[in-house]
Amino acid sequence: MAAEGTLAVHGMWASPFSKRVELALKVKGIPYEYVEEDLKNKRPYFLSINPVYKKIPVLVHNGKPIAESLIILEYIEDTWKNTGPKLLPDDFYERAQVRFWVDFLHSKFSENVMAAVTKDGETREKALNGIHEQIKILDEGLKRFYPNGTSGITHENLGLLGVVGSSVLCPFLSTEEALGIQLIDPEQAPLVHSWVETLRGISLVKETLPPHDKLVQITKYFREISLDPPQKA
Ligand SMILES: N[C@@H](CCC(=O)N[C@@H](CS)C(=O)NCC(=O)O)C(=O)O
Repeated sequence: MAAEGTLAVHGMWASPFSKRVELALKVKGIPYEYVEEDLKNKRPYFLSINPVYKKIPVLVHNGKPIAESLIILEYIEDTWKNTGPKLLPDDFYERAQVRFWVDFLHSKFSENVMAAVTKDGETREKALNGIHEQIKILDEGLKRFYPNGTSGITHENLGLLGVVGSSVLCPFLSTEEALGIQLIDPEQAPLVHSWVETLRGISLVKETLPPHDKLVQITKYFREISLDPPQKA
């Protein structure tokens, strides 16, 4: 490790936000300790390392906490610049492009995915339409990064885009199975579809993602406890 000391990821097993931090550390080959936090019963130490948002993930490096997944990823790249594969390109314009699409992946999907996990058909339909729209936009956006397709992607050239893309899109398979819906249509978004297939095949991604069956189970559970659709008068 270039920057010596202790390193701990405080996360939650199903969270795409903590999974992307773990994946970035694994890609770079940086050893870390993983600490599962109980978000229903937050302990004083956890509240002391993220007193503002009180959310996972938090990375604690040599006793110093860093919160917010995208800020943590940048910290990892800055701190271990010369360790393992680079997560960002050298060219400043290319970096800005990667950051733009990382932010898109980070900010555009979680609300709609959460809204899709409901018994209310109308809410689910609206959320699904939103997801399909964003996937189509992403399909266009990815063309500049993968002009020759996605088959050459490995953990070595995964980059920040692949790390965040894996954390957001790979668990869609579990959501699709749990809810009996299709989030990524291979005809409407062929590049996103092949990107996700390729990402899923990378060993480090596979070993980092939440277990599929457990995710299917918890998604079904969330759907069951979601509010019943409003009764028509
Ligand atoms: N913007 C944050 C989002 C993190 C987040 O939403 N974490 C959730 C778990 S998936 C959390 O800690 N929730 C606990 C709470 O809101 O009390 C990031 O990117 O790190």
